[in-house]
Amino acid sequence: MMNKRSVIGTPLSPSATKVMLLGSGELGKEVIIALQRLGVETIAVDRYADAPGHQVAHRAHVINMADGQALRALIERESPDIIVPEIEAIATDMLIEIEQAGIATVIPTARAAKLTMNREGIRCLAAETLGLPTSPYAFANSLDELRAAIDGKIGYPCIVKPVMSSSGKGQSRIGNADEIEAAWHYAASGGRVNQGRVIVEGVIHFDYEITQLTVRARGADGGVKTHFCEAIGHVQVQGDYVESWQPQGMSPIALERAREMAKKITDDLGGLGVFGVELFIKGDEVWFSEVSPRPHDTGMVTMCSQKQSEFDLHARAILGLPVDTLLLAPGASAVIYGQLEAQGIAFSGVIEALSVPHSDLRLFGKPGSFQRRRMGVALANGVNTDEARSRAKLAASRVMPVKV
Ligand SMILES: Nc1ncnc2c1ncn2[C@@H]1O[C@H](COP(=O)(O)OP(=O)(O)OP(=O)(O)O)[C@@H](O)[C@H]1O
Ligand SMILES: NCC(=O)N[C@@H]1O[C@H](COP(=O)([O-])[O-])[C@@H](O)[C@H]1O
Ligand SMILES: [Mg+2]
Repeated sequence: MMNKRSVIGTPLSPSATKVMLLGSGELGKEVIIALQRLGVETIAVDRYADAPGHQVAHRAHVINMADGQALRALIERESPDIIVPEIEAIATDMLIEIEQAGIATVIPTARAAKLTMNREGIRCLAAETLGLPTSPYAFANSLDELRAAIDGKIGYPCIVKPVMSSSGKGQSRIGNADEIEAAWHYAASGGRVNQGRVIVEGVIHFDYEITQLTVRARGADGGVKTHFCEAIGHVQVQGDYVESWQPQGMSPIALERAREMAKKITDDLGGLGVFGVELFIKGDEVWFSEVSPRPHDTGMVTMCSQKQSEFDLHARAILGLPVDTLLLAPGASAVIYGQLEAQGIAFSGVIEALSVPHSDLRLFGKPGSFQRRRMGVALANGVNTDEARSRAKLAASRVMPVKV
């Protein structure tokens, strides 16, 4: 019998190479498309029907991915070769069992999925075990503990976040003691899984922030090698990215430190695939913020700026194939929000948006829209990132969500 991991089979046949995505939003959708192009059989899983990735995969399933038993039953039924966590809120203890039992390979590893699902796991690893510089931080289980942590250690301004959340959900920046109670309640309601536990971080007054996309992939000799993409700069509003661009200019020392930190944390997490290492930069100083063991939302810009997008890179790396992080041209992305609350909305202004020179569009096809739900992204190239950014923003501003 052939070693199944060294070949790619035919989808929907006994030889198929099967990959299951746990989470099938806009990022998973693009990973699935990249895998499909390589002849991989794809299985998309999410918490609701008709998620973006469901619409392009060979099969789609709706389950509560935080329910370990339901997750295991589906994995046993589908028997994927590779499992790709695409969101944080998954029963990661079950992924550890699946990995230990040799049922499937978890990307990058089940331990990485578990550590990064919870801000406490990854922050303690980065700051305490690996000694990476981070913002000052403390954890709290109650409003009183939160007050004590801020008064005794962190000070103002500070940022309160649920330990389990992403895209800024449940996150508030506070400037004085009167705002603590509202931040506590907002965190408790905004987490993807309500843990009743928060992290409070001192604010880093950075010049700019970046995502250092880092790829662990096999080289020709079979060994794992680390590859870096050009730095991605981005702007966040209420903890959610609204604009990103590549490359972000950095001082040589800051770039070297950023990559050293990215290497240290991704070496520890291990496995194969793309990681989005989030870093804050001030002059030559660099702080580690967090890391996604998967493609990053700010990395959507690579769909227009790189030869292989972060999704192509993830697909190749997890299959054990070689990768190329070459930048082709300066690029930018700008987010299109739902802006209205309705099911099955339409988008007007697409002709006008795509009339912007060197622009492109991704509409994710999410079945339901709400004010701050990310529904699409405009992409654009330019002679430099300033030009790319203004084109991407112009294209995004021309797309208007409408009720039909
Ligand atoms: N300690 C901090 N100092 C300064 N800015 C911060 C700090 N923590 C968070 N921010 C700002 O808020 C943004 C979102 O924070 P963070 O990445 O922790 O949230 P998240 O919910 O995990 O978002 P995502 O899932 O999109 O990465 C950061 O990119 C940064 O702009
Ligand atoms: N910062 C993480 C991130 O951007 N994740 C992306 O957003 C989707 C959830 O969107 P939704 O909340 O609109 O369903 C996730 O499935 C993933 O693709
Ligand atoms: Mg982040």
